[in-house]
Amino acid sequence: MSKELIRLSELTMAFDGEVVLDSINLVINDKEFLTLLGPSGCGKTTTLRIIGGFVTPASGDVYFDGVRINDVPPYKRTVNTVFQKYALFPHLNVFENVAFGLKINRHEGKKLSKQEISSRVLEMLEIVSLKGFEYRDVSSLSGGQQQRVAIARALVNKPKVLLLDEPLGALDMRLRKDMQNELKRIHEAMGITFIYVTHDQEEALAMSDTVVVMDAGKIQQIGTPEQIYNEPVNAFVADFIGESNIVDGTMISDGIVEIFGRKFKCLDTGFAENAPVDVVIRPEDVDIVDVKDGMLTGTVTNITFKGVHYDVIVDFKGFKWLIQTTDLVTVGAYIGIKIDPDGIHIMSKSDYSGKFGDYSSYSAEYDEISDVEYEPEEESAEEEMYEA
Ligand SMILES: Nc1ncnc2c1ncn2[C@@H]1O[C@H](COP(=O)(O)OP(=O)(O)OP(=O)(O)O)[C@@H](O)[C@H]1O
Repeated sequence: MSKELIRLSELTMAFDGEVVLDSINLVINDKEFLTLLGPSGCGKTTTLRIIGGFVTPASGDVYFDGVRINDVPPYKRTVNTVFQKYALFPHLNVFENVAFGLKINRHEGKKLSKQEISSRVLEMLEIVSLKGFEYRDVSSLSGGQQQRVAIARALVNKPKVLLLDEPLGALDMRLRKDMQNELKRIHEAMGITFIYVTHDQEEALAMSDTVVVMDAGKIQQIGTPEQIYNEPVNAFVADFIGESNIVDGTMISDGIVEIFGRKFKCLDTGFAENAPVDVVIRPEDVDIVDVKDGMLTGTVTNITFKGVHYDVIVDFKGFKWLIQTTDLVTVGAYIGIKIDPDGIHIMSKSDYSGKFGDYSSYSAEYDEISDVEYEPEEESAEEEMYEA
């Protein structure tokens, strides 16, 4: 069973009267790779800095191995940090930069022999795949190599936890991907806890055991990458993790939701009858079909080739559906769309208005015309409801 290492309890932080962390409760297990993920300004770095001891929370507690450490200074915590800017010493070579991590190590409180320093530095350089680079000038290294030196320096005194604040932010896309794999490997090789901060959802999903999605100083969801992607708890998480179509809905009964004036089968939800809900539909769960077979119909307004699929925008009475498909369609085509019940996710109504602005206005616009075009024509409730 996983063992608890760090516990954040009711953490709150404010700067200049502005609340930036609001009742953060989080348990981080020993050896876990946990990522704090969220948009800029949501409080990820502040949370990390509180764990590192660089920021004191306004209220709440930080526990390490069951001991409250609010008042323990950073250098006495068995935690090291890697930042986006590597801050290597340009006048020192790779070996000396990494060895510097040992010199500033005050946890162990003992002086190491030259031989011990050498063997620890070489061990770390091997772990970050920089064996043979000992005597290179750091300025002669690529961005990815420099970041690996910074990681080796942070790991050389064997902290229990490594804090990583957007460490790959300065690297280009290709290098980022390589370094993501490297970091996963280094995490496994070291067998310690990594707490990683990023606003890049792909990066978070690719590397982490646990993802903590934050927004506006609050934790929105904690889960495995699969849980966060497949079972987002609200419209914000669904939209932030991957792309989503988010529409206003009303529960008709368990397993049936009304959107745009039509009834759709959805997964059983347990929401009360008539409850207003957010209905979240992933673009890959929307199929393009013939107009006669469509649950809804609309006009293709935009197509973007994405390599493995096309992003197709379909305008439905002002609501822009995002559809990911390999079907060939053309701009201006009038098409039908179909959604499987298991692609229709029901979530508690939030005031989140989506990446693209206020989506609630789309259904309001639709309501005005719904009586004319979409009122079911004397169908029984059963017929009126679309089957997958
Ligand atoms: N020292 C500070 N003084 C004043 N405001 C601060 C300070 N540090 C952070 N903030 C504010 O707190 C909020 C949260 O900042 P934080 O750096 O934790 O967010 P973040 O999620 O890490 O964002 P980013 O990805 O942009 O770094 C922001 O509004 C930021 O401006």
